[in-house]
Order: sequence, then C-alpha cells, then structure tokens
Amino acid sequence: MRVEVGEVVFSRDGFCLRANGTFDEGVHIVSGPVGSGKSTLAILLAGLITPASGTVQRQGVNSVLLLLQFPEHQITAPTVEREAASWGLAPDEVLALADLEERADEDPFHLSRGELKRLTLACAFIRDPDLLLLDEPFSSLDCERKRWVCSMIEERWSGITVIFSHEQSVLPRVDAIWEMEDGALIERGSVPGAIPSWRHAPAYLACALERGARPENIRLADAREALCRIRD
Ligand SMILES: Nc1ncnc2c1ncn2[C@@H]1O[C@H](COP(=O)(O)OP(=O)(O)OP(=O)(O)O)[C@@H](O)[C@H]1O
Repeated sequence: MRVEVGEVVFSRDGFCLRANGTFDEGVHIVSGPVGSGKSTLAILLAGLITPASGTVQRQGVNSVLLLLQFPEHQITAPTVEREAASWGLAPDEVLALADLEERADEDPFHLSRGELKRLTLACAFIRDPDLLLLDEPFSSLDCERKRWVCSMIEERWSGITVIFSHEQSVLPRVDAIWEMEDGALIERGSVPGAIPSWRHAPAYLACALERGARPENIRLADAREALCRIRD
C-alpha cells in the first residue's frame, strides 16, 4: 500500500505547491508554518483537487478519509447521533469513543469546536481507512485529548496515516517526517535518522539534539529518554 506523488504542481491565486515523494504504510507527519500548503497537500492526496501537472497515484489503497481542519466543515446531520450514523457507523460506539454519550440528541453545532473535533476524530478512527489524512488533528483539543489522538494514531495497525500539523507539544510516534516550506514538500526521511534535519522540530527535540542526545522518535518522552541516556 502506498501513495506516490509524482512531480505535482498545483497553483491557485499566486500560491504554488510542488510535491514529489512516496508515502508508504506507516505514520507520516507533514509539518510547516501556517499558510505553507499543508491543507492543500492534504486535499491533493485525497484526490479532491487535481494538480495542473504531475500525478497522485494510490496503490493498494481501497479507502481514503480526509479529516478536515475545521470539524464544522464536515458535519451534515441535524443531531450528534445522526451525524455518527451518517458516517455508516454505530452511533453508540462513536459517542462512547468521543465521550459524547450524553449529547446524542443535540444539534452538532451546539457542541464546542473541541467536542465537535472529538466527534469527527472518533468517526475517522472507527472507520479505519487504508489512507487516513488528518489535517491539524490536534487543533482545538486540550493536552489530554491530544494524547488520546496520539494513542489512536499509534494503535492503527495498518494503512497510511498522514498528519498535517504545526503542533509543537503533543505528538505521536511517527515513521517519517516531511515539511512544507513556501509550498514545496520536502522529504526529511525515516525516523530517527530524519530528526536532526527536521527544521520545524518542536523546541524540546531541538534542545535535546543541541545537548548531543539522539531521540529515537519525536515524542516528548523520546527526547527525555535520549537526554537520560547521555547522562548515564
Ligand atoms: N480556497 C482558497 N482559495 C485561494 N487561496 C487559498 C485557498 N485556500 C488556501 N489558500 C492559500 O493557499 C496557501 C496555502 O494554504 P493552506 O491552507 O494549504 O496552508 P496550511 O499550511 O494548511 O495553513 P494552516 O496551517 O493555516 O492550515 C495560503 O497562501 C492560503 O492563503
């Protein structure tokens, strides 16, 4: 299973995205500053827009799901319960995972954005598609829920997960790092080898690297453990 991006060029209103590379099975993070093109790349990988040139080819991928940055853009039903059902899922299972059992009959737009995010994330994780594209999955969530998202990502046993995010505090274990810089997709490579070249790495990782530590992954716990190892 893989997604091959071949010399893609996509232009819109003065913004130009260029991307090339292969997303293999595993967890990928695409980081980069606000406006660098992460959401545009997510939409391209989902096949919702077509590049001016180049190709996005999915091999062995039978199901694709793009979770949008703003959860309210993904809501189509008049109640929380019916929204879960509209994803083809058992509402009880979704509401339990999202911790929203008491809100089943409410208008989804009466939920806070964080609660709405939990709802769409729960739907996405239960659907468990081959290709899961998560656009800013940590936004609007508190630290406890960000950790929940990390554990759900890490618990996916197969498939391709691509996280598009500028999150700098709570991150999951990943297999590969990519960066968007002014519309250009840059492949940093596999973890842990790619960590030292990660330009937009969280401060805790940069700090660990400066002290000579070599974290095995990108989580805060990995940076701490690497620092402990050099103190031994
Ligand atoms: N629908 C649109 N029409 C015109 N320009 C757009 C549209 N959506 C995004 N852009 C522009 O395309 C560029 C890339 O935007 P994109 O949303 O992909 O960046 P991003 O890295 O995801 O940003 P953020 O971190 O804020 O979500 C930006 O300059 C943005 O202003």
